[in-house]
Amino acid sequence: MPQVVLLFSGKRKSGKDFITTHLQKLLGDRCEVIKISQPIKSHWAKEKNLDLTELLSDGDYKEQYRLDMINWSEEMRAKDYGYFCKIATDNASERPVWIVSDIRRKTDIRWFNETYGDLIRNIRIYADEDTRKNRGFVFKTGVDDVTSECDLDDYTGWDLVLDNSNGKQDIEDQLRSIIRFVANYRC
Ligand SMILES: Nc1ncnc2c1ncn2[C@@H]1O[C@H](COP(=O)(O)OP(=O)(O)OP(=O)(O)O)[C@@H](O)[C@H]1O
Repeated sequence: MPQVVLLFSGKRKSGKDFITTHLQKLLGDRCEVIKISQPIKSHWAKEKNLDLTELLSDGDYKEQYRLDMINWSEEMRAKDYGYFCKIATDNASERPVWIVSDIRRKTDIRWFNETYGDLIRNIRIYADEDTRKNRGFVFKTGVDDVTSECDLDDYTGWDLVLDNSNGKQDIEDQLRSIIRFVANYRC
């Protein structure tokens, strides 16, 4: 059982990977990074006999299967909204701090709350649209206007919101405010 579970979410190119990678470097082997999308991709690869490494990278191969994968994962979620959260956490190592780097839906947050209760800290990474565009964001119909990208737009129950726009908080400040959540644990 972890001692604290940090849930990270944010729009595309807001800086989720950037911040969680820095945090992981800081915490070293005291933390485990969990991605809910990992079991989706590995299940899909196994069932369809596809190359998992190719599917996990950002290339054409992933694009080719994206829609099928979305449809299949939506079907699974309709039966059990925590299905992928459960597999991802079942596969995670016993470490004091868990960093879940790709929270996308209210039902993801609901499942983590129901399962880990007080251990949860819910962190939103924000970046303004100009910043996101500078970082490579290009609006894609079917990606940026669907539930997986927009479901948390109107969510307000954050424990911490980080402004990762250009010229706002620097990474050290951001890490300091996250570390406050783990500082109470002896890890
Ligand atoms: N504070 C920052 N300072 C400098 N560069 C940054 C900062 N935040 C993010 N970046 C850069 O912006 C790009 C996008 O960031 P990142 O990949 O972390 O976004 P993301 O939210 O994980 O995006 P996606 O949802 O598309 O995977 C990366 O090249 C990253 O290095």
